[in-house]
Amino acid sequence: MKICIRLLKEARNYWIYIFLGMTAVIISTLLNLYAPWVLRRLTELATNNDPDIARQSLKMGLTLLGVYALSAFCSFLRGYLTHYGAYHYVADLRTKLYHKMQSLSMGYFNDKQTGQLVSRVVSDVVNTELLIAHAVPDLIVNVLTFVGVAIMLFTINVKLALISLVTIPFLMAANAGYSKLVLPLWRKNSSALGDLSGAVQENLSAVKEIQAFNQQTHETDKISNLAGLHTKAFLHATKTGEIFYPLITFFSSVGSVGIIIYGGYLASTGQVSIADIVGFIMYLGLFYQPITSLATVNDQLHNAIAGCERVYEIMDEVPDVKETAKPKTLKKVTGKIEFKNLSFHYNPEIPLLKNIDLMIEQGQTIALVGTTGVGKTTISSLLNRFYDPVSGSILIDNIDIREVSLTSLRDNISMVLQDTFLFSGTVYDNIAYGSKTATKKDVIAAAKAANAHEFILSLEKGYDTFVGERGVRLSGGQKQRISIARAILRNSPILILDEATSSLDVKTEREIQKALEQLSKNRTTLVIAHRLSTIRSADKILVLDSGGIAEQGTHEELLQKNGIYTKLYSMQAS
Ligand SMILES: Nc1ncnc2c1ncn2[C@@H]1O[C@H](COP(=O)(O)OP(=O)(O)OP(=O)(O)O)[C@@H](O)[C@H]1O
Repeated sequence: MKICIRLLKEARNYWIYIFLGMTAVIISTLLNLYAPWVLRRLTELATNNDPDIARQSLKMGLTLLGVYALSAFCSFLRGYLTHYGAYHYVADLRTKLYHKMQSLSMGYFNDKQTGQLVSRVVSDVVNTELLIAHAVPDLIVNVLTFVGVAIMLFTINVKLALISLVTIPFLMAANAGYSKLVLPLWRKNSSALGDLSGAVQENLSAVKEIQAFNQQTHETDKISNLAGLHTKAFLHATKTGEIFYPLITFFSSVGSVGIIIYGGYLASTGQVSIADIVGFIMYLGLFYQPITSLATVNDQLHNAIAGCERVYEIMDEVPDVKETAKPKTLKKVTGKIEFKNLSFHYNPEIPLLKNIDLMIEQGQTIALVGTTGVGKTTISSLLNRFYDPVSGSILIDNIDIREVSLTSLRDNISMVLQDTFLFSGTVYDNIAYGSKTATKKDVIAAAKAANAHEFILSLEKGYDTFVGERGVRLSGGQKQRISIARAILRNSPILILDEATSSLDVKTEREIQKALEQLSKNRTTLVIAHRLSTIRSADKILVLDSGGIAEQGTHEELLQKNGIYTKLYSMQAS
C-alpha cells in the first residue's frame, strides 16, 4: 500500500490526466447502469400490454443509443488519458532512476550485473503503468459498479438483494487469500526477468570472447536455462490466477442460481413482477463482475508492486560516497595533493593500503610503480572519490576532498585509463567528451598533441567517423590516443595516466610520451606504469608494496638504494 501511495504522490504532475481519466471512468460506469433499467422497463410495458409500448421503446432506444455513444467516448478518454499520464510518469521515473544509478558510487556496481540494472530501467519501471492506467481506474470502476448496482438491486427488491449478498464475504475472503499468495510469485517473475536481461547483456558485450573460446553452445544453454526459469516463474504466477478466476466465477454464479430459484418462487406467489426479475437478473450480472474483476486488479496491483519495489530499492540506495550537506565548490586548483595517514580496503579481510602519507607538490609528476594488485589504480580512484578512504584523508590545495562537491573535484582531474572506453559516436564527439566549450580548433590541436590527428584523417570520414560501440572499429592504440586527446582537451590541473600508453608500440609510445611530458609540465601528474622506462624522468617515483609505500625517490636515487625498484628495473632492462 505504501508503494502505491508513494507512486501516486510522485506522479503528481500527471494527476490532472489521471483525474480526467477517472471522471470519464465514473461517467461511463454510471451510464452502463442504464441498459438493464431499459430492459426491465420494456418487460414491464410488455407484460402490462401497454398501448404506448412502441413510442416508449423508440424513446428508450434512442436514449440508449446516446448513452452507448457517450460511454464509448468516455472509454476512449479513460484509456487515453490514464495511459498519457502513466507513460509520461514512466519516462520521468526512467530518467530519475538512471540519474540515481549514475550518482551511485563504484562500490555499488561491483557486485551488480549491468543487464539486471538495465532491466530495472526498461522493464520494471513499466509496471508503474499497470497501476496508474489499469489497477486504479479498474478499482474505481469496480467499487462504483458494485455500489451503483447494489442500490438498483435494493430498489427493485430487498429480499432478493439480501440473498444476492450471501456469497460476497466468501468472494472477498478468496480475494484476500489470493493477494497473499500471488505477490511473492510476481516478485519472483520480475527477478527472473532481471537475471535473464543481465545474462543477455553480459554475453552480448563478450561475443568476441565467447566465439574465441567456442562457448556458444554453453552460453546458449545458460540463456535457455534462464529463459526457462523466467517462463516457469511467469507461468507459476499466471497459473495461480487461472485457478483462481474460474473458482471465483463459479462462486459468484451460485448467487445467481439462488436468485433464480428464490425469484421464481416469489414470482409464483405474486410477490415480485416478471419485469423486476428480468431487471434483477440483468443487474446481477453486473453485481458480481466487480468482485471477480478484483482478482485481475489484484494481479495488476501485485505485478506493479513487485516492479516498483525493484525500482524504489535503487531510488532509496544511499551512495557510499556522499557529498556533505553544503559542499564547497573546488575552484581551479594549483594541484598540491596530500595523502594523510590514509588506509583503504575493498574487503575488510584483505587490507590493501595502510597508513599512506604522501605529499605531491603543485606541478610535480609522481609515478606509482609496483607489482600487479598492490593498489596503484586504487590510489587514483581514491583521488577521484570513486571510493572514500576507510581512514585518513586526501587534501587538494589543503582542502579535504570530502568537503567539496564531486562535480567540482572531478572537473579538476583528467584521466587516461588503460581500458579506454569510447562512446558510440564520432571521433570528434569522443575527443570533445567532457569539454563543453571546446571548439573544432581545440579538438584538432588536442588530437595533434596526442599524435592522433594523422590516423584520424586517414579514417573514412576523418573526425566524423563513427567509432562503433565502445570504439570497436578502432585499434587499442588508436582508442588510447583518442582518450589522451580527450584528457589534453580537458586541460585540468591534475592529470592521471593509468597505463595510458600501454597499448602503443614503442615508437608511438615515445612520440606520445613527449606530448604527455609536455602536457604534464604545468600540472600535477600521477602516472601509473609498468614499463619503468616511461617514468624515469618523474619528479618522484613511489614503489608500492603490500600495504604501502616501500620506497620513494627519483629514478637515480632509487637505483642507488638497490631495493625493489632496482630489481624491477633490472628485470625489465634484461
Ligand atoms: N572494485 C574492486 N572490488 C574489490 N577488490 C578490488 C576492486 N578493484 C581492485 N580490487 C582489488 O584491489 C587490489 C588492488 O587493485 P588495483 O587495481 O589498485 O591494483 P594495481 O596495483 O593498479 O594493479 P595493476 O598493476 O594490475 O593494474 C587487487 O587485489 C584487486 O583485486
